[in-house]
Amino acid sequence: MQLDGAVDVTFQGLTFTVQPRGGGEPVQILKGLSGAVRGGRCLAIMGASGAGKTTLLDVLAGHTYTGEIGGQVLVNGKPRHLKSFLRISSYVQQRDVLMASATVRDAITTAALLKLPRSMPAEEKRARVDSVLADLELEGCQHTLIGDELLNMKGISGGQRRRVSVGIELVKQPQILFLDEPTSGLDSEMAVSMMETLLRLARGGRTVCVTIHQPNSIITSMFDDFMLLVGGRAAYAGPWSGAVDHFAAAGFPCPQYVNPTDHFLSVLRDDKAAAAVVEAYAASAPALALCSPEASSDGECEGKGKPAGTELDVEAGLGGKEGTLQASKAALARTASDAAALVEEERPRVPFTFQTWVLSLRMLRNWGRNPMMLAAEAVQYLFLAVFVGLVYLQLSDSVATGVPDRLSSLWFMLAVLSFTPAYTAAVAWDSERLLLRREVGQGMYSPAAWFAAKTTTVFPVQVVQTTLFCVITYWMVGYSSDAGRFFIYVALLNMFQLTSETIGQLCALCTGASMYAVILLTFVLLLLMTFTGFLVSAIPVYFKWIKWISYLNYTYAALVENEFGGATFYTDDGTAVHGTSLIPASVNNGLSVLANAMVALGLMVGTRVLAFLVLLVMHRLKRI
Ligand SMILES: Nc1ncnc2c1ncn2[C@@H]1O[C@H](COP(=O)(O)OP(=O)(O)OP(=O)(O)O)[C@@H](O)[C@H]1O
Repeated sequence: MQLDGAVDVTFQGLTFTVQPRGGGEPVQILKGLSGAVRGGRCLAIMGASGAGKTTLLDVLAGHTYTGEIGGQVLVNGKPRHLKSFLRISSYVQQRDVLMASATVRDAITTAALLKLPRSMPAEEKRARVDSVLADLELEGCQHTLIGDELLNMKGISGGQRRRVSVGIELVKQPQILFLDEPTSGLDSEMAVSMMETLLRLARGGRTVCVTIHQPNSIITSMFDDFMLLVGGRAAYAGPWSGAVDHFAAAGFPCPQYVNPTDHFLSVLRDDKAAAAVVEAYAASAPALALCSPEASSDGECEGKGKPAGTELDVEAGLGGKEGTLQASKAALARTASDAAALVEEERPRVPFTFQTWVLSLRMLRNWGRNPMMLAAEAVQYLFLAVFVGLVYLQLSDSVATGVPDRLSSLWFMLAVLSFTPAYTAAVAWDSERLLLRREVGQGMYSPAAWFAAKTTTVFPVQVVQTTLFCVITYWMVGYSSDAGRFFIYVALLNMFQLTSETIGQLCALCTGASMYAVILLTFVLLLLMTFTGFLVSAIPVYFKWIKWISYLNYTYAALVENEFGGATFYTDDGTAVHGTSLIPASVNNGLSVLANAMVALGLMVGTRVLAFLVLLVMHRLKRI
C-alpha cells in the first residue's frame, strides 16, 4: 500500500504531569521533550523501564486522558487537531486484544467493515483486506483461529498475533502508526521480522513511531531515528547512527562487540552518568541535528537512503527547561498545505445499524466457532434443572409437606437463576471489556452499538436456555398441570433470568473487574434475596424498602400466586384446602400475578436501561 503525502509529527517542550491518585505533589513524567517523527521513517523510543516511553507515545498519539500536557505537538508544522489526528493515525497497544474465536481474516475483515466508509464497494474492502494480509505476510494463516491459551484454544503464534493487531489498524490506511513495544514477547527472529514489516510500512510513506525495550543488535541496526529517555528527559534524539558518537563524546564510548543499546542502558543506570549524558545531549543537540530537507536531497544527510528527506530536528530541554524545535522553514512551507488537507479530513463512520449488524454477526459467529462455550452454558442449566428437579421430585399435595416444599422449590429456582447468569455475565466482562475498550477506542463502533448487538444476540440464547430449564423443572417438580400457568412460569423465570444477567453486568461495569464484581454481586443478590418474605417473615422496618426494589420479591410473589392459585392441598384428615389461602402473608405482597409480572418486566427493562447508561458513563470516564 503506497501512500501520498507523508506526515511529520513534531513536538516541542513536551511535558506531562499527573496528580498521583493517593494525593501529594503532582509528578512530572515527561520533562520538556522535543523531537520529531518523520514521514517515511521509523522513530524508535527507548529507555529503561519507567523512563516514560509509553507516556511519550500516548501523548504523541493523543491517547492520554489522565494528566496535564504541556508544550506542543505539531502535525506538518500546524497545531494538532486531535479529532482529525486520530482519524489519520493509529495506535497499536502493547497487549494484543483480539477475539480468540475469530480467524485472522475475520479479524481484519471486521475491522475493514467497521473502519471503512459504508459507501465503499465490498470488492474494494475485500481488496484492502487482501492487501493488508499480504503486506503483513499473514496470507498463510488467514484462515487460522487467533486462539487463546487461557481458553485452551490453539491458534496463531505470538508474532502473528502482533501482526494481526497491526493489520486491524492498517485497513484504514493510517498515515501515522504508533506502536507500543511491538517486539516485546517475541523471539528474536519474530522481533526482527516485525521490525522489517514496520520499516516496509514506513518506506511506503507512513510515519512510524515505536517504543522498544532492549532490542537486539540486528533490530537496532534497522532503526532510522532514535530517542533515548531517562527519567522523562532526552539522553539522545537523532539519527540512530549518531547515538554511539554522542555517548562517546559524553565520555562513555561503547566497547567493541557490545550491543550499543545495552551499553546505553547500562550507562544510564548510573544517575551521575545519566545526568552527564543528558547534559551533553542538551549542549550538543544543535550540532547533532539535523539535516535540512535540502541537505538530505543532496545526499549530505547521514541517513540510509530513506525517502523522507529529513532527519530529526531535536533540541531537548534539561531540568524542566523547555526545548525548542529547529524546524526548517522550507519543510514547514512544503508541508503546510498538506497539513491543512490532512487535519480537516474526516473519515466517515459506518452507521449505527450497520455497526450493530456486524457486531451481532460476529457474536453469533463466535458461538458457531466455539460451540463448546455455548454447550458449557447449556449443560450448566441442564444440570441445575435436573438437580433441582430431583431435589423436589413430584411434590405431594399434602398441606404439611407439599406447601412448604413448593414455596422452597420456587425460591430455589430463583436462587439458581439469579446467581448463575449474574456470575457468568460478571466474569465474561473481563475479556469483553478489553476488546470493547480497544475497538471503541479505535472508533470501530459506539458502545451503544455493542450494547444493542449484545442484547439482540445474547437475549435469545438466554431465553432458550431458561426455557429449557423451565420445562425440565416444571414437569419434574410436578407443578400445576395447567398450560396457562406453565407459560406464566416460563415467562416469569425468563424475565427474572435476564434481569439477573443485567445485574451481573451492572456490577461488572461499576467495579471494572470480575474479582470485585463477584464480591459486589454476592452482596447485592443476598440482600435482594433475603427480603422476599420467604427467609424472613417479619422484615425489620429499616429493611422494608429493599423488598420493594427487589425483582425477586415481585417474581417470587407472582410464581407463588400462579402455582398456589391453581392447586388444592389436603390435610392429614383429607380436608381439601385451596392453595391461595395457604400463601404465607409475608410472601403475598398484595399484587395480582399480572401486576407482579408487570413490575418484574419494568425492572427488567429498567435495569437494562440503567446498565446502558452506566456503560455510557464509564465510557465517558474512560473506565471501561
Ligand atoms: N497516570 C499515572 N500516574 C502516576 N504515575 C504514572 C502514571 N503514568 C505513568 N506513571 C509513571 O511514569 C513513569 C513512566 O511510565 P511509562 O509507562 O511511560 O514508562 P515506560 O518507560 O513505558 O516503562 P515500561 O518499559 O516499564 O513500560 C513510571 O514511573 C510510571 O509509574
